[in-house]
Amino acid sequence: MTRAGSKATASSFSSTTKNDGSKKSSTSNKRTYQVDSSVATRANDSENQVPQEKSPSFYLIPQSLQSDEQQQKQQSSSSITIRHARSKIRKKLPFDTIDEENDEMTSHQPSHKEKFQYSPTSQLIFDSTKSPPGQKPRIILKIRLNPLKDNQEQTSPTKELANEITEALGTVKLANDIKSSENNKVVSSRIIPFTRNKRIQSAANVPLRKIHGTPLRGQFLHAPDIKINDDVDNNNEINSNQTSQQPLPALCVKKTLSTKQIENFIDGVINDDNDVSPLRRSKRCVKLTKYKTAMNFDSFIDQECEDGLEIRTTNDKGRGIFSTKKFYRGDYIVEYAGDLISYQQAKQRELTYGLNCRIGCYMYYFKHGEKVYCVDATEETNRLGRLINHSRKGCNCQAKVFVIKDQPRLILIASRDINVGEELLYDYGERRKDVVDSFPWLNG
Ligand SMILES: C[S@@+](CC[C@H](N)C(=O)[O-])C[C@H]1O[C@@H](n2cnc3c(N)ncnc32)[C@H](O)[C@@H]1O
Repeated sequence: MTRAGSKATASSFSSTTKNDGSKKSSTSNKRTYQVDSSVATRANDSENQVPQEKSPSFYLIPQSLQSDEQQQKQQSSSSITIRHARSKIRKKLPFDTIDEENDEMTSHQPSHKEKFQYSPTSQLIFDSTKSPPGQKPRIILKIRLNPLKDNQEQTSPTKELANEITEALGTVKLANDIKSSENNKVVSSRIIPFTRNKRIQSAANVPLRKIHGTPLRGQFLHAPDIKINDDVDNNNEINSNQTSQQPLPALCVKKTLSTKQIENFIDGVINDDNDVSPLRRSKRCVKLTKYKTAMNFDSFIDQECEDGLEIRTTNDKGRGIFSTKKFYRGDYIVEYAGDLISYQQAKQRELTYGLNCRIGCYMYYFKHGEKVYCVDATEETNRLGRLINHSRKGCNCQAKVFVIKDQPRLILIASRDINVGEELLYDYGERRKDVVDSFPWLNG
């Protein structure tokens, strides 16, 4: 196994494993609607009856009712007709239509109600008559939970809905602007138009064992897997009055610093390390990116999600991490998990590690706020983030800092679409000439 100090040569890996790319959008020549807006769900694990107004709802905004500007913005996005969506849902989801009212829709007074048996314990309702006061008419897809009979187990309607509606429509990305209710459960979410690279990172990727506890009635299990991409801002206008939206609490990346700035900063504090291998002092820099909107990766991190990854031994880099599923740009990949320590502690540890040339470099320095931290992943664990190798020119991941419970956490997200079988690589950010000269693979 190649460790710090080893020479780099080329490596290649490929796989012919099936690629599970997302579905393409589709349109029809009927009236066009943009799938947009809010999902409100409830969180109550004991009662059987869910108040109607708190049931999860998906809003489809007729495109013809959007302003020209909005329409222009969304022209590149996929769009669907509501009829088309309905028929797709009918075909794809295990619904039995139980009631159908006026099927006529007009632009300004849409009036349509259609109910589907969604599961033994819930119904899905298309309701275009509901429109928040002062807002443009919307089509609402609503889940209504039926009273549970004795011993009847509530399947998680929201999770199913999110998964299956996304599947069925193919054109939507379920984004969220999740708002916590008093008891800290998720109560709202949104759908925004699907465009390339903007999609839901499906809950299907998260094995059930990683979802803690038994699914409870009304629990928004899907929340961990829904994220907002940067472009969600474009849709805020549409949604802003829908619910009192709050940013996701877990994530806040506040600063935009250039790599150079971070390098300079870290240089300033680590240049006195003369007695350890230069690579060990590698200042892998996290390019802090200002997110226009928060991304909900906290649950991936909490659940230690490492789905779609496997370790393989490479020819020249020791172990590496390879994808076993398709990742899309912006997807959460894995946490660079290890001990979060201060710069001073890291320096102490480096001195110890430096004595043993067989210990590789797994120290990841980054600046957060005014402090330099280090995630030390030197200890062998079963976490995969620590095994991701470097590539400057061919990287497909990027490190990001997220703050969870006041603690900065390092995660890697896909910087482009990644196919099954690709090695995951990110740029360690080491640019110092002496170090790069000693370890030419840093240039690769
Ligand atoms: C964080 S570890 C990555 C996992 C490591 N390959 C292992 O087997 O444990 C960093 C070490 O991997 C090796 N490495 C990473 N990227 C490399 C590359 N592009 N070429 C050669 N070696 C690399 C170096 O030895 C480096 O010190």
